[in-house]
Amino acid sequence: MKTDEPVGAAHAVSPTFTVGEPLLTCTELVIGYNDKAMLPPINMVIRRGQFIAVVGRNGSGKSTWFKTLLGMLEPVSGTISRSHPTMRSAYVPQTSSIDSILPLRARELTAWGRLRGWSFLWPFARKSERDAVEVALETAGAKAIANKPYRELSEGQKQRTLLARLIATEADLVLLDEPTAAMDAVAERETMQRLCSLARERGLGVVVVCHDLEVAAEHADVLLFVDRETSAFVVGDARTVFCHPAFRRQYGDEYCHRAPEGPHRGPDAR
Ligand SMILES: Nc1ncnc2c1ncn2[C@@H]1O[C@H](COP(=O)(O)OP(=O)(O)OP(=O)(O)O)[C@@H](O)[C@H]1O
Repeated sequence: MKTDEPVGAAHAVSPTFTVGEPLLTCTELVIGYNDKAMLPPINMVIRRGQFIAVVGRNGSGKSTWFKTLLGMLEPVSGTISRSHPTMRSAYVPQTSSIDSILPLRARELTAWGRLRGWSFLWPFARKSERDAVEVALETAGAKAIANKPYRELSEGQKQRTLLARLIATEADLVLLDEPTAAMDAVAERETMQRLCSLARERGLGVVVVCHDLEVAAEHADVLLFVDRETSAFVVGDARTVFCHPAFRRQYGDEYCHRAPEGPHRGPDAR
């Protein structure tokens, strides 16, 4: 499988896109380490304009699936195909994966999202690049912290900076591993709302690991529940996932009883 680097170089998102167009297709994809399957074969398509929230207990395989999609880990078997060769993906890891001694300001780390080849030597040389970085900072709600050293930021502020860097990449498909884990409740909802907008208005495919089940159900179009114990990989609306026997076994019946009827289209759905 051809792989992209975790955070891709800048490229323009096509100004015209078709919501629902496939971006990435997993066919009989088996993930795991050392040739040992972690979950049953995965068959699913990630589409433009779709906001998918991935839920599941610790150690269930969520990050492993992400790493496999990104080409950082070879699949045990099966295939991952991109809709077109220029399709780019970008990744926000958990903040603990970023070196906290980096001597960079938040603005510079955001600019890294647009680096290509040797451009890291002069990341702010072109006005168009500077503008794109400012837009990314603004969109991520990170403008106020842009001049602060990354290592001095709170964990929630670091997550905003990483979100800005992700937006700066202008990728087609973005994968975020617990991007709101260190945020307060207001910042978490704002961030999920921003990710909704990226999916709807820019036609990105957005996949987010989220441990807050209510926030996930409130914002995502599709939920994906992963569970190693019962070998479950369940994709569907909140009701389908929350009422699945494997989910109920892990989280109890309460979420099923409160799950909204029918497919969910996020907080601003009409
Ligand atoms: N490099 C590795 N080699 C072998 N096993 C690994 C490796 N990295 C992780 N694992 C195991 O794979 C399993 C799934 O880990 P993964 O990080 O995908 O879970 P997760 O669902 O993302 O968990 P969390 O919610 O805690 O982030 C865990 O049991 C973990 O110990």
